[in-house]
Amino acid sequence: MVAPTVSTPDAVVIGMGPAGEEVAGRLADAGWDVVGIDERLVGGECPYWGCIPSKIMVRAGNLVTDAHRVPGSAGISRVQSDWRPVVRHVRAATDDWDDKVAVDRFTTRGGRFLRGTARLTGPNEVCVSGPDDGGTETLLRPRRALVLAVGARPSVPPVPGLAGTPYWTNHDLVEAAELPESLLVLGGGAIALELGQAVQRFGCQVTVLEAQSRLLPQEEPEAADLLMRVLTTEGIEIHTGIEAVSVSRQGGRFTVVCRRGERLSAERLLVATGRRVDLERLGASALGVPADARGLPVDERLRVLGAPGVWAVGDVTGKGAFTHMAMYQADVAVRGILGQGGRPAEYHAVPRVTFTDPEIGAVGLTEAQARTRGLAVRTAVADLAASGRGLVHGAGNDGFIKLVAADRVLVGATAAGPTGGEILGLLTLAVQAKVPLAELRATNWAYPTFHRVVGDALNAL
Ligand SMILES: Cc1cc2nc3c(=O)[nH]c(=O)nc-3n(C[C@H](O)[C@H](O)[C@H](O)COP(=O)(O)OP(=O)(O)OC[C@H]3O[C@@H](n4cnc5c(N)ncnc54)[C@H](O)[C@@H]3O)c2cc1C
Ligand SMILES: NC(=O)c1ccc[n+]([C@@H]2O[C@H](COP(=O)([O-])OP(=O)(O)OC[C@H]3O[C@@H](n4cnc5c(N)ncnc54)[C@H](O)[C@@H]3O)[C@@H](O)[C@H]2O)c1
Repeated sequence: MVAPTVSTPDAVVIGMGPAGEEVAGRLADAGWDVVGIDERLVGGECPYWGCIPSKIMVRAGNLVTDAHRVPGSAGISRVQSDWRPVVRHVRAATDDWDDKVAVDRFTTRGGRFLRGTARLTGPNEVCVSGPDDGGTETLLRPRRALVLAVGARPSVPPVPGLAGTPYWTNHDLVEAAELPESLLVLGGGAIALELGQAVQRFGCQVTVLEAQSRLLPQEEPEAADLLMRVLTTEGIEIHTGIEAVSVSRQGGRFTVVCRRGERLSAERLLVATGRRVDLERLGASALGVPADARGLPVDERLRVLGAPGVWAVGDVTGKGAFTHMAMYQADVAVRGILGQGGRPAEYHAVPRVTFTDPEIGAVGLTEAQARTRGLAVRTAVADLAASGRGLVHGAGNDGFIKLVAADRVLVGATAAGPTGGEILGLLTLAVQAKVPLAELRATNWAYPTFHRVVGDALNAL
């Protein structure tokens, strides 16, 4: 065994996804000696297996569906969908899963990059073992900051038989050169519905199995009802309140047997049952954090509780697994590390968009969450299809605006529709800035836009 190389840079950043890359790059910009470590690709989940490739697939599926909508609205269309251009687009966007550009971007800013797996071996000591370094390890003892940004990984449920099968996660689907003829999806959350709808639109028969009583259980029930209606109309088979009790694979087909006796079968099985933070693998016990914690506990400046000089950012904090959350937290942490002050992290207006068609954009509290907090809640729902813009839009105009108000401000909102994620912008600002309802009601919303339906919902509050 070769003795480890020891290094004492200013800062060490473990995990170079959106959160870590932002922190490491900005500390390097400030002239710090920064070592960024990643065992896979600089950029993390989002550009290579998450947001970007999945949205390329969603956009392609939306194009196919819009082309099908031409008859009855704008003439004749003959659509022959083809997955190959989608695969090419994904490969171009991910550089064929090569991060050279991202690594160069970081080192050009003055950072040092180490490819390898990092583990905490003390409250301020990181041991890195490289993929092909013949057993050599590097020990890093940062002098000014240790930043943990290791993200999360797919959470695979302990269904008997599942572990022994070649099930897919988002990585396998995103990297697949061809689509299967059929796909079972375990889970009815964001990954399941975005990817499931996209591939169904390219001719893959999709079956969704959601354990909870409705799709997107974290969001408003109206969103679940809308997606249930739209997705089943498109031919997706959806089972909710279902419990898989065994998984097997024979003759090139997966079979899932469920508690009530259903047997569902398909060529491939995608596991999309959430993501989990792996603190054991990171060695978080060196910081006094129990390995079974749901995330690294942080204060409003992203400092890990009870661990001076250590920050955590992104999915690993368990505050919302979104790229915009990773970037937001990274900004707060960098300002804290560099002593620049500014506002601490706030979580009352967290936006999220599920990029199905219709898109489900949501911010802040759902009605149920607001009621659980004991707020005196008022809600209103306005229909998008019945609006002037809905009439103009025609096919594909399904959607609604739901507002959740308390104490004369909005505490939450949902914008579902063809541009739900875009309308969400104004609602996010309203919730974030606690804009008085009176001010929102006095606003003149352009006609005929989808966002004007926010005005209808305000009038109905
Ligand atoms: C299919 C899919 C679609 C998504 N779509 C969206 C979307 O549209 N919008 C959105 O906002 N979010 C989306 N997300 C979520 C988004 O990708 C994540 O929230 C975001 O990537 C989190 O960034 P992060 O830096 O915290 O972690 P990650 O991106 O997971 O990066 C963590 C990095 O740490 C590295 N690492 C982990 N452990 C170690 C270790 N011990 N040693 C060295 N390196 C390590 C990993 O290799 C990885 O590169 C999607 C996710 C998925 C899976
Ligand atoms: N557009 C976006 O921003 C976007 C898109 C995809 C993913 N993401 C992020 O990635 C995270 C992971 O996505 P996801 O869809 O895997 O997780 P999710 O938490 O959104 O949904 C997982 C679903 O699986 C269900 N489930 C859990 N165990 C099950 C089982 N054994 N059988 C059937 N269903 C089961 C849950 O009830 C839940 O509805 C998301 O929470 C989100 O933060 C974001």
